[in-house]
Amino acid sequence: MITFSQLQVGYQRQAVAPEITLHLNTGSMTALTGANGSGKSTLLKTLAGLLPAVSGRWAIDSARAQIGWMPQRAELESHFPITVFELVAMGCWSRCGWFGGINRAHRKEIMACLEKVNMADFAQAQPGTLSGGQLQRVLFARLLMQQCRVWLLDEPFSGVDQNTTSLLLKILHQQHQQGGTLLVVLHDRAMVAHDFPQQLHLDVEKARFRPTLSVTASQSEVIAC
Ligand SMILES: Nc1ncnc2c1ncn2[C@@H]1O[C@H](COP(=O)(O)OP(=O)(O)OP(=O)(O)O)[C@@H](O)[C@H]1O
Repeated sequence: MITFSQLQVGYQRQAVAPEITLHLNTGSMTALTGANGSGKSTLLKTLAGLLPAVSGRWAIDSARAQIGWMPQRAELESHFPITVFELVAMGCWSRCGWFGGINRAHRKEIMACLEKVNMADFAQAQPGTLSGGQLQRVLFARLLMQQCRVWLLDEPFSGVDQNTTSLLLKILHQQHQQGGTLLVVLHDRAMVAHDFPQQLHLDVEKARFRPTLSVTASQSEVIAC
């Protein structure tokens, strides 16, 4: 479960999003929506442990190593001199240490994750030579390798074509079916309504109201606010 208690997120003690008090159940799949600048990325970075809260509290009932965070594409550095295989191998550092601890079973697992996103043929390529959609598939392979229970994903489908979006969405649904907790920043309303059982909406215009968590798709009932 992810719990927010009067949480305000921001920078240098200045809040950039409305106060949040609610909880997301373990195994829930939530779209995090809101206008540009409403604080979605800041909220994910806070949950990922990269920023301190401005005020209030949050808690995730998973160990730090069980939380997988994928930043927006613009924040990624893809020009490190490593291969795609090594990038995906980074996903298992908490289980096997850095590269020295990777055994044959881990190598098989890394290749299986790359196959799952149709990127096995690119194992020896440099991430900097991949297209945006190919790099996104590789980052999903790394996420699978991490075996995290909580996924915090920041606009994972931005700039990604329909085929890759379908493939990556399938992986999200599988993770959800296996009991994972997902919080995913999205701007695509149709996808939110069709693929995400619930939506957490940050509304900067209504900062004095609490952000709402609502059921999407067939129901419109507000279940917590
Ligand atoms: N490092 C930073 N220092 C200070 N302010 C920042 C920093 N990064 C972002 N901000 C500000 O925080 C606010 C929220 O930014 P954030 O990136 O969380 O919004 P967002 O909802 O993810 O937007 P988008 O949909 O455009 O990605 C914005 O006003 C932004 O200018």
